Amino acid sequence: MTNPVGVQVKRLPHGEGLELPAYATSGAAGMDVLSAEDVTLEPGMRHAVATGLSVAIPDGYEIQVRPRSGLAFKFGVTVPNTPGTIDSDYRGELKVLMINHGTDAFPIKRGDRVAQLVLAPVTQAQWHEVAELDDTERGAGGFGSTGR
Ligand SMILES: O=c1ccn([C@H]2C[C@H](O)[C@@H](COP(=O)(O)OP(=O)(O)OP(=O)(O)O)O2)c(=O)[nH]1
Repeated sequence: MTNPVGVQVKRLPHGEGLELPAYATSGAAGMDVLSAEDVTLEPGMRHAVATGLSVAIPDGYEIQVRPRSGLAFKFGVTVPNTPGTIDSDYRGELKVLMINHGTDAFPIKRGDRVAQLVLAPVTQAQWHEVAELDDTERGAGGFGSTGR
């Protein structure tokens, strides 16, 4: 990928010795991020998995935390708040919220790839309050108004 955007990353003490999140292939959109802890997700259980990392994302960007499709497909283990939002001004530990929708306990070992991080541009909106909105073909139709 040409012109990658620089993102500051700091290893926390419990993140020492772990690889930084990395792109598995040259065209990958997401960097696989590793767990910094051992934890077992029992069926139905949620957990905020430690990564041992904190970041400073440049203004105008966010990091999205997305599931790995293999874990979701094979084990029902996914990210309940996908895409998780890491704000550019957040300096706490980056955590990966995970849930086990499967029927078996799912052990996570320190160093396992639990999710992927996607750096994405953000545009902030500025409200312009008006009394009336313009007419459109759709109007107020939604939630299946065009049929199946
Ligand atoms: O999967 C996630 C989601 C969020 N965060 C961190 C970074 C983010 O910048 C911060 C706040 O996230 P969010 O805005 O989603 O949380 P909230 O529920 O709205 O709480 P807050 O009041 O702290 O904003 O928590 C994570 O580490 N992992």
